[in-house]
Amino acid sequence: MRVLIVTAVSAERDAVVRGVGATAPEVAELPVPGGVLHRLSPAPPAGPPLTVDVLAAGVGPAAAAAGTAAALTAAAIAHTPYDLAVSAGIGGGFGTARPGAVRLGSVVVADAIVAADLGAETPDGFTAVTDLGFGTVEHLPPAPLVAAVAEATDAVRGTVLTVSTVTGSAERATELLRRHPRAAAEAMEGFGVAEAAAAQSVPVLEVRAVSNAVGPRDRAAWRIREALDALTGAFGTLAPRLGTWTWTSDPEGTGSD
Ligand SMILES: O=C(O)c1cccc(C(=O)CC[C@H]2O[C@@H](n3cnc4c(=O)[nH]cnc43)[C@H](O)[C@@H]2O)c1
Repeated sequence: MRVLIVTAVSAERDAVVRGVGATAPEVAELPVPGGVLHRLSPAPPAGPPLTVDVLAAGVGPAAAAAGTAAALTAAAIAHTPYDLAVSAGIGGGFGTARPGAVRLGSVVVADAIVAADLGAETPDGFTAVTDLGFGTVEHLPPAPLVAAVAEATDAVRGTVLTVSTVTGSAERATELLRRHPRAAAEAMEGFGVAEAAAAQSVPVLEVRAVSNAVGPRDRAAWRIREALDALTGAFGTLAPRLGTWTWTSDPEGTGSD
C-alpha cells in the first residue's frame, strides 16, 4: 500500500511527518521534479506493508496539481504506483462561530472536493465551468474511506471547497455557503490534488485542520499552531490504519453537492 500526502507549505508537511512518524521514523528524502518526498514506513497492525510519502508542493491548486502529477508519474514509471493521494493541511472553517459548527482546531475530512471559483461571472452571477460545458468542478473521495478516517480521527465530514483567493469578507462567505450549503471548510489545494489523481485513476482524500474562520480577514486570529498540532494528531491516528482500510473509487469522480 502506497500513499502520497500533498501539503502546500513545509510547516504542514512537517506536521504530517510528525504524525505519521509517531509510529515510523522517516526513512528517506527522495527528489521528484519540483520537490522532495519525505518517505515513512509505518507498521500497519494488519495487512500489507505501508509506504507514506509526504510532499510540500506549494500554495494553490495549480502548484498542488503540478506536484501531485509529478510524484504520481514518477511512481508509475518506477512500477510502484500510489494507491491513494491525500491533500492535507490547514484550512478555513465555515460557521466557526455558530454552536455545533466546525471549530478552530477541529479536523475536517472531505466527502466532496469542490472547485468553488472555477467558472465565469455572468449577469446572473457565478456560473461553474460544468454549466459552460467544460470539465468538472467536483471529485468524490471513496465514501467508505471517508467514513473510516472521520470515525478514527473524530473529524467533521463535509464539502471542502478549493479557492484560489482566500475568503476575506462575510459577504463572500455567505455566497459560498449559499452555493455550497454542505461546505465545512475551504482551502486552496484539494481540487488540484484531486484533478491530478483522477487523471491517473488514483483515489483521493482531503484532510484539513481548521486554523481560522472563513469570513472577514483577521490574520491575527488564525490559530496555526493549534491547527498544525491537530493535523499531527489526525495523521498519527490514521497513518498506521491506512493499510487496513479498503475502499473502491468512484470511477466517474463526479456527484452533486
Ligand atoms: O505562517 C505560518 O506559520 C504558516 C504555517 C503553516 C501554514 C501557513 C499557511 O498560510 C498555509 C496556507 C494554506 O492554508 C490553507 N488555508 C488556511 N486557511 C484558509 C482559508 O481560510 N481559506 C483558504 N485557504 C486556507 C490554504 O490551503 C493555504 O495553502 C502558514
